Amino acid sequence: MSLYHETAAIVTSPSTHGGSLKSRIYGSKDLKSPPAQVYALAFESSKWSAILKEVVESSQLLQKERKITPALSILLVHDLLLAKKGVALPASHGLRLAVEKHKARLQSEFTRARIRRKCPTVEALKATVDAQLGPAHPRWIRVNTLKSTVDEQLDTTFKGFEVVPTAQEVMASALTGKRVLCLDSHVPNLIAASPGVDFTKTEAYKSGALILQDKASCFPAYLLDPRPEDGDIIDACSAPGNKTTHLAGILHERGFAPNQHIIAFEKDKHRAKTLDKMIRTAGTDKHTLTHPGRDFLQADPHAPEFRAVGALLLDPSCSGSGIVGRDDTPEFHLPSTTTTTTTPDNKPLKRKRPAAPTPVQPQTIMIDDAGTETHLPTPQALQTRLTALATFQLAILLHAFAFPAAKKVTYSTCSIHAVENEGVVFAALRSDIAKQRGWRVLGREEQVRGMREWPVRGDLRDVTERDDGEGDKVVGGGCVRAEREDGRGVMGFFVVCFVRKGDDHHKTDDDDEGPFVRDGEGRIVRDEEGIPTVNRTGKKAVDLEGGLGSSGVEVRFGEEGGDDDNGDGPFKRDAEGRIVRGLDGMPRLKAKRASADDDDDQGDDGWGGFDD
Ligand SMILES: C[S@@+](CC[C@H](N)C(=O)[O-])C[C@H]1O[C@@H](n2cnc3c(N)ncnc32)[C@H](O)[C@@H]1O
Repeated sequence: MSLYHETAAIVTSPSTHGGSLKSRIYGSKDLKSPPAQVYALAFESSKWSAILKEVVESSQLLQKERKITPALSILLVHDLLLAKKGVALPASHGLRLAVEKHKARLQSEFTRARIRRKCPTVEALKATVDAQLGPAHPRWIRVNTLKSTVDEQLDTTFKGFEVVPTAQEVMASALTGKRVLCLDSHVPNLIAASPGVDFTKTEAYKSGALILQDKASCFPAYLLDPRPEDGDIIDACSAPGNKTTHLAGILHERGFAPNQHIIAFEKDKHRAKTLDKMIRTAGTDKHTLTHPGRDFLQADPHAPEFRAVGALLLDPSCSGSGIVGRDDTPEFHLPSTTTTTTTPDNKPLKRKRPAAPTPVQPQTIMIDDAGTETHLPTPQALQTRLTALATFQLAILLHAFAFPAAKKVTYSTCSIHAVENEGVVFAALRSDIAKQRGWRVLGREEQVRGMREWPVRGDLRDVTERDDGEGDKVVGGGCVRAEREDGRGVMGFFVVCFVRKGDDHHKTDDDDEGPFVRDGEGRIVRDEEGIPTVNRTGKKAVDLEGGLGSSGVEVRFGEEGGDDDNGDGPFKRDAEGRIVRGLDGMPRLKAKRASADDDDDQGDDGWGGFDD
């Protein structure tokens, strides 16, 4: 069967058979033609089919060529008039001959259709057709600070791009074909570039200096606001690694603390290989401890390896309902088969062909992490699936709440459904562990600047179990949403940050910089021995020369005002409740064999408190 017959069968198959256009093509075992070619022909022809339907009908192609079906007519006329190489069949093939015979007539009907739409050129008509697909999303590109800088990329990869002030102007460039970009005003090191440009061929992309990542997908790592003093950071559901590498990029700019790591879990071994490749390409492998094939829910929060985990990023599997560009194939319009023609004596004759198959209808599709789509035929089926996902997502969140030294946790999904988002947040806040450990939602006013200024917040309309009090408003304001159709050019997304009581480094703008003196770029300033200086007192954090108790030295552990000294921290204490420290001033961990004067034990597990 030819490419055209196979594609015609796909575009006219009933909508109940197997999900979106892409999944039906890539999931088909019977295709002889390359799936990518079938998809491109089906997608492009669908896009043009409203116009081509007019062309076919007014040229009476179907009446003149009986072996061409309505679906074949759209596909063949598309390639004849719009494909660079014309009809992809041998010159002597019957179908090709049948359509090429009518080229002049088809071409003139196409020109009429263009003029009816007031388009002076085919290019202008193309732009109109593309615009009907909905607003084009910008190409969101994150500059990986481990490998490059925004300035360097503007001078190289983006040389020749015009810098415009807003993402809306970047989206509008889809119609003009201009190459423009804008520097995002919410997420640092993020660029929005013209939609049509393919960056995957650039050296910067191949070397890991540029990472293609939707703006909303950059929110979790930025909102978590990882800092050297946070200790280790867990990324619980990491593949393919966009957020893992983003965490590393932020920490690289701030200066990783000695022995500070990102601990990346990924349950799926196959996807863990993709993660591995991504962190190596991005140059973050030396800062990342990966756990390929390891289930985060099976990790013991009290295990020594997680003792220093101060922050967790949770981006678990979800319905994928916010993802852009997977199930938005335009409708395939078929030309009418009923027409008025004439008998030999010039009397009008009505001819009828069998009714055309029903065009493919949009349907509810759920996309898993691997991109596999499941067709959910009824609202009940959708509800059942969402409830199962929300149960799993809540389990991940409550598990994260149990890590002893954890002070902040972000939870995110690329779902638009409240049951997976605000619903999980309220259920988590009602949990025993949240109440016992004092977990709360980080309010909007406490968030990093870009997230505080992002206007789209939580949507509580579909959350049933809440009391509508002031507290709920704070939670709603703390939740961050992104809407895929609101003109901001982002995917549908949700993120929230939980913090524990006593975690006060988020509280004021002064504290935004953390407890240590930083330079203009936010990096901790250290002396030649690598020792930072405490912001408020101006004293060195630890004086290795002078030893414990020398004047002018302040020994600090954990976050300023944190609750490590309040009874439930991970450190060993003496009979009077004071933290036991070694000669170097570092506190001793509870689970360790060592005593305060057993200096050697500092290196046993590579962590002796927050030494940065
Ligand atoms: C939405 S994707 C994560 C995307 C990733 N954070 C990124 O930005 O590139 C969810 C991932 O979590 C993994 N996953 C699901 N359940 C998990 C679990 N219990 N432990 C570890 N990984 C899990 C899935 O295999 C999938 O790769």
